[in-house]
Amino acid sequence: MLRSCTAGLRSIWALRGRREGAPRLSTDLQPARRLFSTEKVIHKDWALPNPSWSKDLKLLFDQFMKKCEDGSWERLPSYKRRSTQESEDFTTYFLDPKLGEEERLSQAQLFTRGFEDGLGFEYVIFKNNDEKRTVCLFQGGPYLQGVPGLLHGGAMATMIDIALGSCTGGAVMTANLNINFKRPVPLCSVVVINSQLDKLEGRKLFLSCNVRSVDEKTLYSEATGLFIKVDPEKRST
Ligand SMILES: CCCCCCCCCC(=O)SCCNC(=O)CCNC(=O)[C@H](O)C(C)(C)COP(=O)(O)OP(=O)(O)OC[C@H]1O[C@@H](n2cnc3c(N)ncnc32)[C@H](O)[C@@H]1OP(=O)(O)O
Repeated sequence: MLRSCTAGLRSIWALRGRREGAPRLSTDLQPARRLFSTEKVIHKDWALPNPSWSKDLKLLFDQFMKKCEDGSWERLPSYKRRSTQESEDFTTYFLDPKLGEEERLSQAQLFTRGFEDGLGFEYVIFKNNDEKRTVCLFQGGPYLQGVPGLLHGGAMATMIDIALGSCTGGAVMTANLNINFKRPVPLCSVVVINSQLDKLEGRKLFLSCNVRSVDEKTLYSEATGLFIKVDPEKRST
């Protein structure tokens, strides 16, 4: 497993610097130019195959894209930044304009999308709106190592949070996340996170998920989450 991971790394590094959308920023660039270059990266949809994707990930991706053809499933695009509307929902709730937060956050981006192709979080989420569930296909790269050769539990928790959050829609915050790690996940392997909305109670959304191997034989983790819809009348700061 580690050997194939090393081979994967070699091809990943060979690709560095020439993949589409890779930021090629140098410190001598003027701020305006720097912002312009970054824009291209921000608007790229990262939930699409790239050369670092394993055979397993590509195969599952193709299977789910087929399911999208009749409209029962949809692939969720993934950007480094949230849409303007989504950002506004959170900004008005959490940020104090007096503190100059807007300027500080101009470079902010979703940290799961901050790695070079294949080194960190490679994932795509498919949603079935009628069944209120999502399937997240996740390949955790070599920079997400915890115990040697294994995926860090925090990286798994991050993906679980995102997978559960993808079942909610709208502006929500994670209030509680409870994870049982049952088996360690091999680094660079592909796992499938099946998430569902179990109950909606006012602003509270109760969700659950399981994380399995591609052949479904190994149950890696089970988790539940409580997400709260942000109350526009409230400010948290
Ligand atoms: C497709 C891509 C998707 C991307 C998804 C990305 C997911 C990323 C999500 C995150 O990482 S969010 C960051 C981590 N979470 C936080 O920082 C949240 C910090 N906590 C808060 O900001 C507030 O506590 C929170 C917004 C969650 C709730 O505050 P509110 O003032 O809006 O709610 P309130 O305290 O009035 O509670 C509302 C209800 O929820 C219940 N509640 C709140 N927190 C709870 C909790 N922790 N456990 C159990 N119940 C809880 C509370 O008892 C109450 O129940 P009732 O309506 O029945 O009275």
